Amino acid sequence: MMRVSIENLSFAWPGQARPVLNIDVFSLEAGERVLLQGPSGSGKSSLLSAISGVVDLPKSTVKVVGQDMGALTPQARDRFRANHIGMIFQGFNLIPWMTAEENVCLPLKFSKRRKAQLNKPAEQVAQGLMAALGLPEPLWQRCSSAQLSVGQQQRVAVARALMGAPELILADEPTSALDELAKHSFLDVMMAQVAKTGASLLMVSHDTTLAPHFDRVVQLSDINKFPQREAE
Ligand SMILES: Nc1ncnc2c1ncn2[C@@H]1O[C@H](COP(=O)(O)OP(=O)(O)OP(=O)(O)O)[C@@H](O)[C@H]1O
Repeated sequence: MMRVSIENLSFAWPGQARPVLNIDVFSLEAGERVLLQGPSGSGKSSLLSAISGVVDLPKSTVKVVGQDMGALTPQARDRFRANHIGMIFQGFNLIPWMTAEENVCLPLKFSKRRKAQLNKPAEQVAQGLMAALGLPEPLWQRCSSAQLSVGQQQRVAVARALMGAPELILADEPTSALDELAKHSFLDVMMAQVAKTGASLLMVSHDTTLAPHFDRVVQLSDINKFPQREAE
């Protein structure tokens, strides 16, 4: 089954005269890792919002793990997202007063399904993920997340997205604050963990040097029709 399947997606943000997204078809297979590229403002983050169901798409078909997102009420969509999608946001969205470990365990509070996937106590799973992603042990419980460096916050955000093995990971520019060497080693450990859970990954980045880490690179302009005219 496709993890993401899009047909006839048309989406405009409120107040926009023309859709930012006009996509006939796009899909993501189970376990597939796709890098989504395109110029600033071309709609990459908007596409992640459309797939995750945080915006209404009345005339479009967006299926995630076979579920038509448009057929769900907004509340049911929130539950579905918590159960099946791990999100890594541009600014990470960690809860600043929680420890790294508490942040990583957070999805379990919103998803019984992800909690049920664990074969060990939640703290042990969280610690295993943080260790695998290279977050030093003294930082797991000691600090509030606001005291972590950007690179350390990135690792917490990835561990949180992977917790409880959701089928789909959506990541928005997670490597933008890392230097050349750090971003490749970070992606190596992130990909190893993604492969371990069998998740599919759709990651947005401007950085063309990241392509070798992925199964496929998609230029948004190749699948998205017309919106460039709006920006001209
Ligand atoms: N929450 C929002 N409300 C209204 N308009 C938005 C919102 N998010 C994005 N847009 C608009 O949609 C268009 C595409 O923005 P989007 O953030 O999807 O592009 P992007 O390709 O991810 O850009 P970047 O690479 O700079 O992050 C822009 O014109 C932007 O102003």
